[in-house]
Amino acid sequence: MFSVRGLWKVFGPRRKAALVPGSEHAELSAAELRERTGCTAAVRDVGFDVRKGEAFVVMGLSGSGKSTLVRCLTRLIEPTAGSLSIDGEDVLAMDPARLRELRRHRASMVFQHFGLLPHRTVLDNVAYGLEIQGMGRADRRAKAAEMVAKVGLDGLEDRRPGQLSGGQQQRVGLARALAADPEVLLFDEPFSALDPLIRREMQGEVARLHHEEGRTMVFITHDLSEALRLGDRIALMRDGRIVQLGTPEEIVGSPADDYVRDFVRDVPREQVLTVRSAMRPATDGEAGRGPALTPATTVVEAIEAVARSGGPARVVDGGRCLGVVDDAGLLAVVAGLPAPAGRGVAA
Ligand SMILES: Nc1ncnc2c1ncn2[C@@H]1O[C@H](COP(=O)(O)OP(=O)(O)OP(=O)(O)O)[C@@H](O)[C@H]1O
Repeated sequence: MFSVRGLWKVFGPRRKAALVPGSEHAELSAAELRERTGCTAAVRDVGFDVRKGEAFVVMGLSGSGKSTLVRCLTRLIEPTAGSLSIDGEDVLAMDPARLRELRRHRASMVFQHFGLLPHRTVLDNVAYGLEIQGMGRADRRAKAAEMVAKVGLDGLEDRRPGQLSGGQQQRVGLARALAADPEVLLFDEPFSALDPLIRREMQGEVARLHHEEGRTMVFITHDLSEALRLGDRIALMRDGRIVQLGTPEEIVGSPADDYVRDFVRDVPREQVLTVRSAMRPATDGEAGRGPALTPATTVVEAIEAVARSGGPARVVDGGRCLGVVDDAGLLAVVAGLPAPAGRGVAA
């Protein structure tokens, strides 16, 4: 869907900023670069693809460049260097009209501060994007009502944003983004202002919409548990670079460096890693015995199955036994031990 290569965003005087990518300054730390050139490199030589239908999470601490990167995708921020395409079309070559169309129809953004119009009702807020698109009043109200129902706000159509809770306001923002029926939804820390319970509820809502509709999503967060919960793949950023890009299991199970290892240290591994990380080849007879688990089964679920059956469980995919998991292999994952020889074969 999105294809990004060698992308840079350097803030600062335009001519100076343009000189940074590819120069001897490109490798300087943020502080040194600022000192020597007066520029801030917010995104540095980033490359990745967002696949159709995937939930792609951009994660990192405050200031790591997440918002800048995602804003570059629709040129809300103009990249300094690199290439960028959506569905094969060069985004950097788009003229203003085509860019407007990209932002209105193809890639809708859901912001942390909901950006609702205070004097309009819920229904009219949701219909707003359609109004901009030029859709007639009856059609847009019908479409908006459908989206309001989809995000669970039935009955609140006539309220104004001030009469809603934070979670409900964010649902309005979500419904408004969905109403445009975009190919991709871009979320910029949409839930960080919400209290933890409502936040979890909204994460569930987004996960549900994602699974039901298979819509492509790019989701920014600084919250690791949110990233692990929602992401098919996660790009972990540090100082403007992507330090690791992988599935939650890859990031937690095989951190690329000490920074990532430290980042994921407190994650309950057994809830993220699957039986692939704990599996060993089946010995004679084992391939036909014991409970059968799919490769996507988490270690915590497998522990329950093994405890119940009292013996190893098989990992089965399309009728084929990929291997077995036993208590030793599962415990090794919980303890964070490296996989013993022969284990974790398909991880
Ligand atoms: N308009 C700007 N001019 C100069 N520097 C900027 C500008 N916008 C962002 N920056 C800098 O770029 C870096 C990355 O900022 P960005 O907002 O992308 O980070 P972030 O990871 O989204 O952070 P947060 O989680 O706090 O929103 C920071 O050092 C920030 O100070």
